[in-house]
Amino acid sequence: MGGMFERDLDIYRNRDALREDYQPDTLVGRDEELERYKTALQPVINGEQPNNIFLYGKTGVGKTAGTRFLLDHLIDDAAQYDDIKLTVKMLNCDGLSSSYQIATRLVNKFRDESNQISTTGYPRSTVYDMLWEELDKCGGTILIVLDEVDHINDDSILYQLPRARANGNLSNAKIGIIGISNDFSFRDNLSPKVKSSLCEEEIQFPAYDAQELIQILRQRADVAFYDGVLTDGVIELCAAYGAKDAGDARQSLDLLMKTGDLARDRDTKAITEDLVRDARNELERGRIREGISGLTQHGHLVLYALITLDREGETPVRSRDIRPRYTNFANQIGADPLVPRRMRDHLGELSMLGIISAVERNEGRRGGTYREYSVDMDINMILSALDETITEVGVHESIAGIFAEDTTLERYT
Ligand SMILES: Nc1ncnc2c1ncn2[C@@H]1O[C@H](COP(=O)(O)OP(=O)(O)OP(=O)(O)O)[C@@H](O)[C@H]1O
Repeated sequence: MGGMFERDLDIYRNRDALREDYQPDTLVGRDEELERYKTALQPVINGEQPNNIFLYGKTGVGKTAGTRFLLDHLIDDAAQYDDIKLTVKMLNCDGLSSSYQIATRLVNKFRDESNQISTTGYPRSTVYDMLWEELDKCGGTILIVLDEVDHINDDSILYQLPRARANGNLSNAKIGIIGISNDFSFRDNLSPKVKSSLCEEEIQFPAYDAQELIQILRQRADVAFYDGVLTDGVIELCAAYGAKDAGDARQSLDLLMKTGDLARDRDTKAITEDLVRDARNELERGRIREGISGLTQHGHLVLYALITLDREGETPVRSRDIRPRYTNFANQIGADPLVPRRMRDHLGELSMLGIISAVERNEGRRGGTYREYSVDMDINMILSALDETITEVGVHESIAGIFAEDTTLERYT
């Protein structure tokens, strides 16, 4: 005792249970979707040609967890039948952008360590031939899970794999593809021939509502925290924030973990709702800072312009009315202002990051649509993330009050 580090025994029984990679024994709040998913997988147990399944839904709604859960059961249950040989290979396509890369990774998944192929240098058709060979050698029923399938830029492999048998490339193996994506436009942009085979069965995972998030958080909290650490309302509050933000289980679990960490840092023995609010603030701050720091200089200028208009009560505002202020700011630091279209791209990016919001409006009866922008986040948080830009451009009078005590900053003129 008395060392620099001491084990803490107050808050967490098993903090890892709040982490993303923890696999709970059962999945809660996803009954309907899992029932459909199970039905789509049923042909495997019947020894039939498997369906190709396409899962889609926003991030953190249990697509991967649900897939792991069902496939674990499927593998166990298939083992009961002598006439079924089931092989499941999961591949995350993040970082793999071409069919070629996917195909080489798949070949290697079927080969042992000593026999791996190089991931570059072969003609594509050679790699495909190797793949058919491996698949046929393996034989039986093979399910290939392509997580984050939208990262693949060309759809050759998505066309070839489901049709390998029909095209005479396979004689033994029965292949089923499970594609997982959180990009809604991916499905719509697939060519019709790929769509019809890859998306034989489509299952959408909707965002979680607060009740479902409560179930998910309770399940993990029971494992993660010592009894009596969480006061009433803490789980409910985390779930309410989660449902309001994106209905994303991962984000809600992160919030609960951040809350637990704060309790630990502050040496308190109980976790209260106040602590949840503090934790949320810190996470938001981090998220905004990260989002903003990833933007280009013009992104910063556009955001700064919008903030000052918001402070003047001018929001929601159209991009053409943001433009003069943005142009001024750009001139102020000697940067060439972007053309309106490019400036609008930045507004689009900012709203995708959730820092600002955009609302579509109709222009009279004959007119087209346009967008109005406003600020969605706590202004002080954004300003603190923009401090470099503000230093360069100068402090605009609309925010001078906020910076009154900070004498290190130049006034914008
Ligand atoms: N119904 C659930 N019950 C218990 N835990 C869940 C449930 N849904 C999601 N989780 C947990 O939330 C986290 C994120 O879920 P998952 O990875 O399945 O999301 P996803 O939909 O695949 O998201 P992404 O598209 O970002 O990969 C994981 O830690 C997972 O265990």
